[in-house]
Amino acid sequence: MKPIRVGICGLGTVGGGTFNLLTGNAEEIRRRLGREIRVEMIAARRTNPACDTSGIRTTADIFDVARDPEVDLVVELIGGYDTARELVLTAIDHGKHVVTANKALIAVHGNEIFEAAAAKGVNVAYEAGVAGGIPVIKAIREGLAANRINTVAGIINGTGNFILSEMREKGRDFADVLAEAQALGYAEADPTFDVEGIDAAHKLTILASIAFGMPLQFDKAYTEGISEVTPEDLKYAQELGYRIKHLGIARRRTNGVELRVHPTLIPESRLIANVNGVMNAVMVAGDAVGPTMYYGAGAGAAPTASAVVADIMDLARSFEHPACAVAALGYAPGELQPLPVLAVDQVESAYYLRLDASDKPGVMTTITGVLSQAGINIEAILQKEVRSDEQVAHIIMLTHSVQESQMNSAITSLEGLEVVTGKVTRIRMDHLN
Ligand SMILES: NC(=O)C1=CN([C@@H]2O[C@H](COP(=O)(O)OP(=O)(O)OC[C@H]3O[C@@H](n4cnc5c(N)ncnc54)[C@H](O)[C@@H]3O)[C@@H](O)[C@H]2O)C=CC1
Ligand SMILES: N[C@@H](CC=O)C(=O)O
Ligand code: NA
Repeated sequence: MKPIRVGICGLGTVGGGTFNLLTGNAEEIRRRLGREIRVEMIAARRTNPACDTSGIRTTADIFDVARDPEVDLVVELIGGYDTARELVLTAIDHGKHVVTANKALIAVHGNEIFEAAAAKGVNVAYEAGVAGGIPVIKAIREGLAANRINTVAGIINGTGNFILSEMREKGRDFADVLAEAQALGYAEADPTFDVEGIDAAHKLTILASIAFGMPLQFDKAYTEGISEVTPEDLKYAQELGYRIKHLGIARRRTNGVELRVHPTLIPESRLIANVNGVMNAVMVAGDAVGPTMYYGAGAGAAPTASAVVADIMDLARSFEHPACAVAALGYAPGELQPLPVLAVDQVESAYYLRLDASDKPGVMTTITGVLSQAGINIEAILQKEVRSDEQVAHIIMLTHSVQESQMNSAITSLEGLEVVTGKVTRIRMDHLN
């Protein structure tokens, strides 16, 4: 059989990892696939010192790869929205299959890209885009295909999880850990995508679409980052038997779908609470299978390359039998349903609240009275003296589940109290049932 001829665009962390894996494990890959995968061409702005590309055609122009008649499959690893979109659409237009690790591209332009690919009879694969090396796209689209999926939730940003883990375990500074994540090649080109939850929202958008069979709706996802999570919150949560993780949660409800990314308190007994460092974990619950869990490295050159190369192999198999390829979002053409995404104030959850209050008699009664008047039950209270000279205490409360709109008005009332100083910190809780 003729080799599959691959063109790689972008030779950074993931591009370099992909090239090295394709060459380093070439024999293992050939034995599994029954044919060779050959790197036909590389487009890069600069050489990658970790890669020996001698003897391979190179160009500085990524569009050369998309148009080259000797390339069967284009691997897009440049990142970003606009140029990547143009590159992928050009490749499709030239009849090439595409593999990408670019979740931003898929979450925002995926509907258009998949339509163009279907019209041209080619496939676009993106396993590396969600939870790096964990084959979670394959698990949901294929392994769980018999299920009606109700929940997908997990840690889907390695950089953010690395930061929160290092802050909690070693007391390290946020900025210092982020700089290390960047040096290790985990972070996005713009790291605010990691710390503000945009990257996780891209991934959650994709997960929700393949889990529930709905078009990609990134603009409807609720996104909150980890930059406001303090060392105190990590410590108090732990004292109360919880961990704070940056979670993406997509849940089917009777009136629509929840699609939200935010810091979340999880009981420390849950598996996800114990996923640390750059590792990711995704829980998927289906009606037949029940809860399932997928764990592995969410970022980094080799783990991400593992998913890119598996996608190349999958698409290579479909060259012979195009009709057997799994649909891009896992549902047959015309079968996606436009499920409404619920506004975050319609979502119900329990809360962790932290506020600064005067350390005087009767203050606790005033504060709990406000919550009780708003119909919010308290599950646990912790009081920590922080500034004895000024008689200010941190009051930490865990509440029962309430609708977010109800909690918003209670927080406004709390912030209006004379005994409360500054803003109330609120972190949602989830038991991941
Ligand atoms: N780093 C990671 O752990 C993971 C990254 N990804 C995704 O993989 C993609 C690539 O990410 P990284 O490899 O980390 O980024 P990177 O910044 O290390 O590599 C991107 C490379 O593409 C090159 N490039 C960009 N635009 C170009 C153009 N117009 N022409 C030629 N070369 C161009 C850059 O010079 C750079 O070498 C992104 O979409 C990212 O979100 C996905 C999963 C994990
Ligand atoms: N920046 C991302 C890379 C993988 O998707 C992350 O940290 O998870
Ligand atoms: Na993956």
